[in-house]
Amino acid sequence: MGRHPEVTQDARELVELATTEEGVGELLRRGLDWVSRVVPFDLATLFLLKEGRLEAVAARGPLANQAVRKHSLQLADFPSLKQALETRRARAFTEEDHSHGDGDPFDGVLDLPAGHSCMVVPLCAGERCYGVLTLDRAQCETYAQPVVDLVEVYGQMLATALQGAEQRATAERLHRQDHEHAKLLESQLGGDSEGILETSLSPVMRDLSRRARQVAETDTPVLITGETGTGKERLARAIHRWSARADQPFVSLNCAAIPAGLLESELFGHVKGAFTGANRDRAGRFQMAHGGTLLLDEIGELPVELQAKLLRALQEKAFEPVGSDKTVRADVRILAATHVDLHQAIAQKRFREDLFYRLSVFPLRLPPLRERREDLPQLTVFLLEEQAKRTGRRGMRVSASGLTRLASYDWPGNLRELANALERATILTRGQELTAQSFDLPNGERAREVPGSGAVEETPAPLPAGAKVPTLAAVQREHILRVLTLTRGRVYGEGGAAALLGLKPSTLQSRMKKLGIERLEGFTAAEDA
Ligand SMILES: Nc1ncnc2c1ncn2[C@@H]1O[C@H](COP(=O)(O)OP(=O)(O)OP(=O)(O)O)[C@@H](O)[C@H]1O
Repeated sequence: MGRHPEVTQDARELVELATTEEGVGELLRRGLDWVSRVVPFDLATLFLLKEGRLEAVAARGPLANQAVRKHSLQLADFPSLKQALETRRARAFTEEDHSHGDGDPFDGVLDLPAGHSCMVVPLCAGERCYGVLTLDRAQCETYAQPVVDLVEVYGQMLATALQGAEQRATAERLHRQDHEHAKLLESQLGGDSEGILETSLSPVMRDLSRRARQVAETDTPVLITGETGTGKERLARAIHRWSARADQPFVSLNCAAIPAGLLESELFGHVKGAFTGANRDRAGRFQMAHGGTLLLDEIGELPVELQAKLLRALQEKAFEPVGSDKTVRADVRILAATHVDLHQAIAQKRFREDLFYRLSVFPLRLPPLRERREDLPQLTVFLLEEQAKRTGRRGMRVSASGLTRLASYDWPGNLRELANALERATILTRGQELTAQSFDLPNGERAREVPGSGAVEETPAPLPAGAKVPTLAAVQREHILRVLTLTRGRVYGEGGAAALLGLKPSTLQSRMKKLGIERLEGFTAAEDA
């Protein structure tokens, strides 16, 4: 091997090739270059195994021609090739071997002289065998064993590189499918994907949507707070869609989902060699979101060490990828979301105050579902429709008793918990109507006492000392109004307010009159009984 000073360098390159991003074509081309320097041949052919056939994919040497490059053979017809793959050992053959076993693999394609020598090298890595490399010489001199051993190692390296390329191609395909799936879902959801924000019956939600629309038009950072599952990410997407950046990317990063050590590179990217395994330059979320919007979800989980870098990126719209001293500029609108109290995190020195002020120029607090129960009827319609687009179970609806059951629960997991409860109930129900019995919500202390719901009656909390005692009429008025909101103003029929309150409709109407409840604002007196 002393005759080949480039060998070490070539071997090093080949190992590198096995872990980098080269395509299969480049891999094979460089691989054949390398083998031509360590072993003499008149024809080197790479065959890949496809459904029991070996198909030539590349050829090199004075005897290589179009016919060779298009050649393919049935593996079963060539025991010596089969054996090389089964034993995973390279082997040199003589004319003797061919005459006793299989014919020459190139019979009918090339006229190799009688007694020529050849070598078969399996390309196997891990569980897989990808094909074989064959080397042919017109001379009758058999390949020496040390050369065979060396080329065998070469075959293993090449197979490892092929395996890497195959895995990368699979990952890329899955990534593309994922992306297409997300786009499809988005287009199926159409313009309604904000969910009910602007049509909410809750004054708090309507005000929040109005302010969100206003701030969407600017580049001001927005801090969205709210309990888990209240729809923070959905609101962030809505702000992006309502903004002038709508046609640009919306990128999100959940700071709690990525290990702290990887967050800096995820956010700002890295350059090749920045750390072990960084085989190439990689853009971070900031660069990916260039021109668009970046949502930093669970911002409270961002390690303090990274907060200074984020602050600078926000102020100067510039940062350095990990391992690089070159400044990168990115024009990104930042939205941040959190369900933790950042003031407390600041007091505990887990969150920088300057970053907090930078991010919370425009705070938006999403109310928990229990503070907007009046939205339950239209939320269930919306969520069941969304669910139907995914599952195909169309026409599902929640009955009046079902709605009462939903309204009696406090929803600690908010909209996400509601969406899950609806999906679970749909799976367990044969027909199209979800009733109180369809929902397996925990009773316990969160359940409220609702007439006819079967929930355990609890002793109400005592009124605070000195509090003004509301009159019975005021309490009745408020309760009737609440139930009317739930039924969207409907008094009569199953699911109407009278049925829910356990009254005759005429009794309820006269009581409404007495209490000064005429019609419900926001409803078009929807009496469809
Ligand atoms: N305005 C809305 N209308 C209808 N459904 C909504 C709305 N907002 C959120 N949802 C539904 O509620 C669920 C939770 O939404 P999202 O992921 O946006 O909440 P989140 O507050 O970001 O949650 P987390 O705090 O866990 O990150 C999703 O299934 C979403 O479809």
